[in-house]
Amino acid sequence: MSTNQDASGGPNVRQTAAELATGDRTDTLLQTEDLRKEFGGFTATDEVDFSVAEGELRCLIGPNGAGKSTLLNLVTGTYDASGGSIYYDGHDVTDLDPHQRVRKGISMKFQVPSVYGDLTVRENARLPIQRFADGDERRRRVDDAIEAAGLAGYEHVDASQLSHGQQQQLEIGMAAALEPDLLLLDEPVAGLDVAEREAIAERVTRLNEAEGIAFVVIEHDTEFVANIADEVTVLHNGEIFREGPIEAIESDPEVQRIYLGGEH
Ligand SMILES: Nc1ncnc2c1ncn2[C@@H]1O[C@H](COP(=O)(O)OP(=O)(O)OP(=O)(O)O)[C@@H](O)[C@H]1O
Repeated sequence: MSTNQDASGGPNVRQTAAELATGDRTDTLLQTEDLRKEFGGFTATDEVDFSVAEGELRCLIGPNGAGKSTLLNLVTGTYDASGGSIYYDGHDVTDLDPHQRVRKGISMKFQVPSVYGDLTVRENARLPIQRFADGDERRRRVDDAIEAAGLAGYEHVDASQLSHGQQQQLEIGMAAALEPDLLLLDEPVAGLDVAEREAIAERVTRLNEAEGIAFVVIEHDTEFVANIADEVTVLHNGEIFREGPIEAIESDPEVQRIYLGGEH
């Protein structure tokens, strides 16, 4: 069983599947129910009830192998669920293909940068929306993507000439160009220095506050988490271990034991 608790001590209000299935617009954007993924005989996520509100910025933390990437890959449809359901904006999306989920507003930036080094920043920024927009609309969205990436002035620079941090910024801009309601980021500041981390934090908070995009960010760096997150979910052994504000999570002795300065 999941030991899902609210570390703030307050009620953990969730909507039922029936409420979500009505299709009424609610302030819950994403909800998983009893979500499970097995690889062979190994259970990577189990009975996960994970929810994200509209416009929320939530971080996902936990030890290596806790199931964080698996959970995001289930939400995007990269992995098929072995059991349970995924509701997005009030609709059951469990059986939708990844591209159908993108059209519904779910976008993801993966851990490894996947920009094309021999294309310019502008050419890269155009790639994700090629099939979705043309003419003036495409130009506007490419401009917005470059602005969202914080790379104005770098339009005609080959991506291979950018720093690793700038490449991550470009990818966030490219994911934002799809104009998602939910953007999933898998370790966006791994391997970056302090200044680069701050640049990414600025991009993420700006998109969250100015565009209202909800985020789920997998991150090990608790300073970065504290800098950007409203709420934190801790995964452990494929289950939700704790949820709550970062201050409550950081001071929780059980979280410290399994993760912060502990086994991790
Ligand atoms: N495609 C796969 N095939 C087999 N096992 C997998 C696969 N993907 C993940 N796993 C296993 O599922 C478990 C959870 O992996 P996952 O990558 O989701 O963890 P994580 O919390 O993201 O870890 P990390 O912080 O190290 O990235 C691990 O034991 C991993 O080996």
